[in-house]
Amino acid sequence: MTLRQAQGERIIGVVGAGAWGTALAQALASDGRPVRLWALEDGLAEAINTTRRNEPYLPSATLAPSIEATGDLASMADCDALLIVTPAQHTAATLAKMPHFPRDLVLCSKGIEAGTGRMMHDVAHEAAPGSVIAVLSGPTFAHEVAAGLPCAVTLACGGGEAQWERLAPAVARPALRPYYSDDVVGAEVGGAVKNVLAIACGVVEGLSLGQNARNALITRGFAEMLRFGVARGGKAETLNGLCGLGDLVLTCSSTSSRNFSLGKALGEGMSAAEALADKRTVAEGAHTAPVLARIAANMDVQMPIVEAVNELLAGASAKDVVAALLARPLKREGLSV
Ligand SMILES: NC(=O)C1=CN([C@@H]2O[C@H](COP(=O)(O)OP(=O)(O)OC[C@H]3O[C@@H](n4cnc5c(N)ncnc54)[C@H](O)[C@@H]3O)[C@@H](O)[C@H]2O)C=CC1
Ligand SMILES: O=C(CO)COP(=O)(O)O
Repeated sequence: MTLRQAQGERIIGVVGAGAWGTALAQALASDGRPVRLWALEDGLAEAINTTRRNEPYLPSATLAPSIEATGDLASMADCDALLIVTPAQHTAATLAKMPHFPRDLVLCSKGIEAGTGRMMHDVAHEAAPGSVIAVLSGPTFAHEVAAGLPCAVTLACGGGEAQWERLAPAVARPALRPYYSDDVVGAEVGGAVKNVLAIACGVVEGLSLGQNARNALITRGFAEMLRFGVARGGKAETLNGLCGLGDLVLTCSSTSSRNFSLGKALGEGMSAAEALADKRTVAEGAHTAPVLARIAANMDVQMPIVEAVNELLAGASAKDVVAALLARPLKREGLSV
């Protein structure tokens, strides 16, 4: 415990200094409160502390003085709450290296673990069974949040209103507005599924299929998200909110999204292997699509757009995949089929 903690100040820790972890740290430190930020890469924490910049991941931002970066994961355990912002495929291994955990863990990554099919709250619960899990998710491009532009997120608290009372003051800032939910599953499904659908919308852009097609895809994609989310035990109400529909519309409409840009490259004719090669940054949808398609098939939940993205990533041509989607049998509009 630091002297400031002994005097009653809460220190929030952010695990993962990619674009989103760094932007969250910046937002939380915007009023001078202390934030500890863990960076994986050798020398990155030191560079952040000396230059106040995170060149590799968020070069646009000059970071607040109250952000203290560290390369020592063990030192994060003393924080009063932790935001976990490692890519979904690395979250389990990162948490396994932590000696202990604070009471509140807030999961901010958007994805499903490829090998196991675990959602991030399953991963966190296994690593930290004594902690209470929350999920922070919504339409939030990192560079905008880091620039102090306003945004709103779902803060889904597995610990219900008691956890919300602890976390809301720790997370809310004038430009960062959390909304309460108790639906951890719904919040996680929204973030994970929208990344896959953003790839599909990028393909539409890359093939120049027009705005009508993109909005048809967003709407039918949302039906898939709802169907899957509700089947997994999430609430439709949650998916209608910031972490579902809100994030879907954002990510499916902008080349600021890595997932949308990946899809656009595929639509323009690049192979998945080429489009994913040498990427420092993460397009979570590429990892989520195969495991999501598998889980949905096992649950008998229809997700034809997700399946199409999965086929595309496995090497099918964008034109063939679009033609197959358009040739599906005509049916009543709705969620059940
Ligand atoms: N960038 C954004 O605007 C937003 C991203 N997210 C989510 O946040 C999560 C993190 O994404 P970004 O911060 O954008 O990442 P990024 O793409 O900017 O950076 C990649 C991150 O992966 C980390 N990494 C690479 N190998 C690792 C390993 N073996 N173990 C642990 N960490 C490793 C790097 O240290 C770096 O922090 C993702 O799940 C993403 O979907 C959520 C909201 C907004
Ligand atoms: O999740 C995001 C915005 O809410 C960021 O999307 P990308 O990971 O596709 O860039």
